[in-house]
Amino acid sequence: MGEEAPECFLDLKPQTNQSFTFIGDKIYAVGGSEDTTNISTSIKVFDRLTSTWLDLTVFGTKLTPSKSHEAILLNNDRILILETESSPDNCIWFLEVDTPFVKQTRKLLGNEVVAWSKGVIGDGPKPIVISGPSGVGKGTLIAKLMIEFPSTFGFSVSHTTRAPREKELNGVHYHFTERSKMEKDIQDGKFLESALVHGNLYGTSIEAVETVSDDEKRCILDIDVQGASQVRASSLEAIFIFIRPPSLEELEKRLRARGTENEQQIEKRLRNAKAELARGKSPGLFDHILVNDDLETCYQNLKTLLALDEHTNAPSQQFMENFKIPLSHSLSKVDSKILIQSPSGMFVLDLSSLKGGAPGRTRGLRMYATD
Ligand SMILES: Nc1ncnc2c1ncn2[C@@H]1O[C@H](COP(=O)(O)OP(=O)(O)OP(=O)(O)O)[C@@H](O)[C@H]1O
Ligand SMILES: Nc1nc2c(ncn2[C@@H]2O[C@H](COP(=O)(O)O)[C@@H](O)[C@H]2O)c(=O)[nH]1
Repeated sequence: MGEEAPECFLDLKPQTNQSFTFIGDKIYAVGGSEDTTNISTSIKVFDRLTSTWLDLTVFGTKLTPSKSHEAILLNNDRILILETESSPDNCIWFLEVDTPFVKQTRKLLGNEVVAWSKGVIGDGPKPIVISGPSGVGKGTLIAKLMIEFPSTFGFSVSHTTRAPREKELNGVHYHFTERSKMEKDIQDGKFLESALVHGNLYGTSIEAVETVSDDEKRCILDIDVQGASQVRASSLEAIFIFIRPPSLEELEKRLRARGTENEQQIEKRLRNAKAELARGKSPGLFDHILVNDDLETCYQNLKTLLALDEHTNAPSQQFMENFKIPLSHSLSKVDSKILIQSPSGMFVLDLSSLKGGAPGRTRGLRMYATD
């Protein structure tokens, strides 16, 4: 339901599969291509007050190209883009134009900002954030989960500016990176969180988390408390677990026995551990605190609480396999529901429980067939 181009657009060559959405003084132009088989993924914003195209920064996972699309304005802060003939996990997109994330980023950059977010049917399992001081056993516990449940859990591979340890592989344990490159990527909004930890920069890219979710696995993040509190403040709904050592003496023993840091680094990590243990008790930050004394007991406790928290709300596999918005269809919007009428029947896309959003995914969508 994109709108026709305004008069000031008449000097522009009309484009195939381009939608125009009017919000206040701005016009959002999505797509448009000379190639009739694919819309381009371009997005432009026209300011009607100054009659100019605005300088635009686009965040988020970019829309996939498709044959055609429909644009529907929601609450004046985001545009729903429905792609026809696309696979079910690729047909629902949101262009955020005035959501809290966009407002905040616009203020930070000082120019016009929009952000893409891919729509996900159902809630999906919540990612798990695991924090705790260096040497407490986070990596050991996560490795056990990944070995026992390889198709359930996926690890969010962080970026870091620290040097690789002997057996660490780039892209597996970390993305080892240059500081200037990482700082630029943080500035460009590619990171969900980042922090200076024990003298090096660490961060979780949006892509690291979404790669795991796109694989339909439950994402595990191993990050420090500063990162955990940034994720808590973000749109990512996660479960936050803090791992404590039985004592500082035992923590020191484990760090020394691991043998991956020199004396100076060990002392720095132990000094930081005291502050981290205090921050681990911050009200509202962590949902669960586990003490890693005996490894097996702690692992069993971790598994128990993960099973308790797990829930999904995805439609049946069969529904998802068969669902596609055909080229021939009609759309209407009733409250928070989008009704899609097609030769094969009527479908309802229920947007009443949206969660998350740019720069990650928009979850909580419900989709069902109706008579
Ligand atoms: N419950 C436990 N009892 C004894 N040793 C343990 C226990 N849990 C982990 N360890 C050992 O402690 C050392 C540190 O564990 P690990 O590397 O998993 O810590 P970490 O929290 O991931 O540290 P970092 O934050 O620095 O990455 C390892 O040598 C590991 O084998
Ligand atoms: N805020 C973040 N902290 C991270 C991330 N990845 C790892 N970490 C934390 O850093 C320390 C040290 O790790 P090490 O591998 O050098 O021993 C540890 O507490 C990790 O949890 C991240 O992406 N963001």
